[in-house]
Amino acid sequence: MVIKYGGNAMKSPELRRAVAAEIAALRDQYLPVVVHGGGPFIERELTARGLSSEFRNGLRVTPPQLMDVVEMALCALNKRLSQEVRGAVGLMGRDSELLRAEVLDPALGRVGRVTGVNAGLLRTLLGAGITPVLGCVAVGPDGEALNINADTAAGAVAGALGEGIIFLTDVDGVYRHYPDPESRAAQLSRAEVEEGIAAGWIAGGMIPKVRAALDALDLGAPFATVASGMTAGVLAAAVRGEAGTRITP
Ligand SMILES: Nc1ncnc2c1ncn2[C@@H]1O[C@H](COP(=O)(O)OP(=O)(O)O)[C@@H](O)[C@H]1O
Ligand SMILES: CC(=O)N[C@@H](CCC(=O)OP(=O)(O)O)C(=O)O
Repeated sequence: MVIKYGGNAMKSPELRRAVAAEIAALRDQYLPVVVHGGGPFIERELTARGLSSEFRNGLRVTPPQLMDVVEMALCALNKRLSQEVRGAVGLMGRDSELLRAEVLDPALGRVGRVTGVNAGLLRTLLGAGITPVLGCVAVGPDGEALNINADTAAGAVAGALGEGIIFLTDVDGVYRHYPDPESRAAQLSRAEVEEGIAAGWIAGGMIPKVRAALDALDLGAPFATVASGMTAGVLAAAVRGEAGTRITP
């Protein structure tokens, strides 16, 4: 299964250690692949350099000089995460063309649209008992880096592997009345997701998550769930359908 680990749910080392232990515990039953983001870590690196960025439709506008900082921040985080998860190997999407992409829209700079996943290499690693931890920087046709939203990257990996996906974030799932956790939807159909986006109750960073979930389901992923990476035992519960919001076709 694919676990998308979002930057907002990895702010403290304690949280990361708890999630890392849960991922390692899954290895007895499942073959986990971790795809991670790291928005807050990118922000910190940009700020330290006196740089800033803007988002359009949830995507960071990434001119080439910002791309260098994004890649550096995500590479450093990738090493930290892969060392925290027992039996993991950290890789970026650029390694062995694990993630191939093309420029999505020149107006967004080095932001990519995924065109291919090296699923063979991921399966080889899984077959050898290794847990791949994958950072969301892809290789473009020119061999240079492209910045991929981590939800999109994770959805593409789940689709390519035909595996289920759990998006770990900083809320318990998709709320019908954000920010009221009591309003968490246990399940949402495609039609409900589209209605939520159109009506505005699914907004901001939740939009790429639900869209990536639907894309993964379209490509054959057996399930796609959004759940909290801040709650103990969440992965096992989400697999059983007892935590988070399951997106259904
Ligand atoms: N309907 C909703 N239910 C829950 N969260 C929502 C909803 N609409 C928007 N959000 C926002 O989406 C955020 C999660 O996305 P994001 O910040 O991109 O997280 P991550 O770093 O894990 O990818 C939540 O913290 C919340 O602010
Ligand atoms: C194109 C684009 O927006 N890329 C994201 C990649 C990181 C990410 O998605 O991190 P989270 O999962 O923590 O949000 C960015 O630059 O922030």
